[in-house]
Amino acid sequence: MRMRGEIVGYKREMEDEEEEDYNTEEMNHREKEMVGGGVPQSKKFVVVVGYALTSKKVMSFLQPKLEGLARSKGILFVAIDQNKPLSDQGPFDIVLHKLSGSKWRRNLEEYRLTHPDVTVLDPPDAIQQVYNRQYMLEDVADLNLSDTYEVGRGPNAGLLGKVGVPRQLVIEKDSSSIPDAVGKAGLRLPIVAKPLAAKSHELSLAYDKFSLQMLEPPLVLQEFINHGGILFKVYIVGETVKVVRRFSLPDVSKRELSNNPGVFRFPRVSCAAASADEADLDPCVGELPPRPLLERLAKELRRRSGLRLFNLDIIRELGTEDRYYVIDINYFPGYGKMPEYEHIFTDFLLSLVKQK
Ligand SMILES: O=P(O)(O)O[C@@H]1[C@@H](OP(=O)(O)O)[C@H](OP(=O)(O)O)[C@H](O)[C@H](OP(=O)(O)O)[C@H]1OP(=O)(O)O
Ligand SMILES: Nc1ncnc2c1ncn2[C@@H]1O[C@H](COP(=O)(O)OP(=O)(O)O)[C@@H](O)[C@H]1O
Ligand SMILES: [Mg+2]
Ligand SMILES: [Mg+2]
Repeated sequence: MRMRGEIVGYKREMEDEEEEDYNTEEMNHREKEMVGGGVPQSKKFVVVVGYALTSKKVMSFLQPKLEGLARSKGILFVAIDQNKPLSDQGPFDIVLHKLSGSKWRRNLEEYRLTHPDVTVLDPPDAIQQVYNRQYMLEDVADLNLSDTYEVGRGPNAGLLGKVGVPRQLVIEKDSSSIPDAVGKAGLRLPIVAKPLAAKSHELSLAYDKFSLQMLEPPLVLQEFINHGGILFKVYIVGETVKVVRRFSLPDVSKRELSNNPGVFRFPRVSCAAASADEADLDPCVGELPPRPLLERLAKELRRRSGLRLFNLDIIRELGTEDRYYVIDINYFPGYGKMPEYEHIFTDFLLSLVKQK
């Protein structure tokens, strides 16, 4: 948190808007709470959030409504120039980032080491784990959410359900080894093949193990789970959890499986998937996973992964009430599609500064 007037480079802009943006009861209350460890002070504050995002992300995330609400809460978003040392920019309270490239990563690492007081969302090492599909789901697999049991009493009580990951196999190279490897691992068909790098989104669905030889490693081969063609997108922003429904790949029947050997390629399934929140769905397919289950899962994953900004793609196995699979984890996903993200995100940013 910085006092107004200390912000090198932003001072004039803030002074111009002083009365309009900051003269509210709520702000005065918060200033007193935040400045000097609870000692009432009269000076204004502003939280400076530096962002290093692609232009696509800026368009979808940094929408005028978010920026407007942020300003009214004393949060200022400032673009970072990734080609200049981060230490020469700011000062920032928080750095939000989703950029690739080794030069940028070095810039960010150096900055983190020299600016321990700045909250970098999220730690680069934690992000790397979910950028590789070999390790992405490891924390979920390690969780002991594999048994159905009751949680708590009163309004929180509820059946949790089982959460796991589909059985999977990593193929580093040599596609000719695939049929053997699939046989040895006992992976059941159909099989989804995904690029090891999570930023690549082409997906293939194979109905027989020999066709998989046509694909180019490195790959993750995963058992395809029938789930009624609906997936649950669970967005996490710090401690807040929001879930929406999306259309997903349709089920594959035994008949289809035996009559259609081959591999079907999908250039980008998930991105094209429409919201299914308004669709008239069979309740066994459309019913949202129990809230206590999602809260618990999000909390555990936050703790294990060190990430605060991510989403999970979760499916429920067709014909079961409580068997869930996490199939994908995305760092800093498209929050623009999350209901009420403006309020949730700005409150989250303020909570980070308060914690300090
Ligand atoms: O662009 P959007 O809004 O569809 O967001 C993408 C995410 O969609 P979602 O929010 O889950 O619907 C998307 O999620 P999926 O992998 O499609 O489930 C990714 O997180 C994608 O990032 P990247 O290309 O993997 O770096 C995200 O792309 P970036 O916005 O980060 O480029
Ligand atoms: N194991 C699986 N079982 C059933 N459907 C799957 C499975 N894995 C992926 N899918 C389907 O493929 C889509 C894309 O896979 P996903 O792992 O989410 O990759 P991406 O990172 O490209 O979104 C999912 O949204 C879902 O519709
Ligand atoms: Mg996905
Ligand atoms: Mg993904």
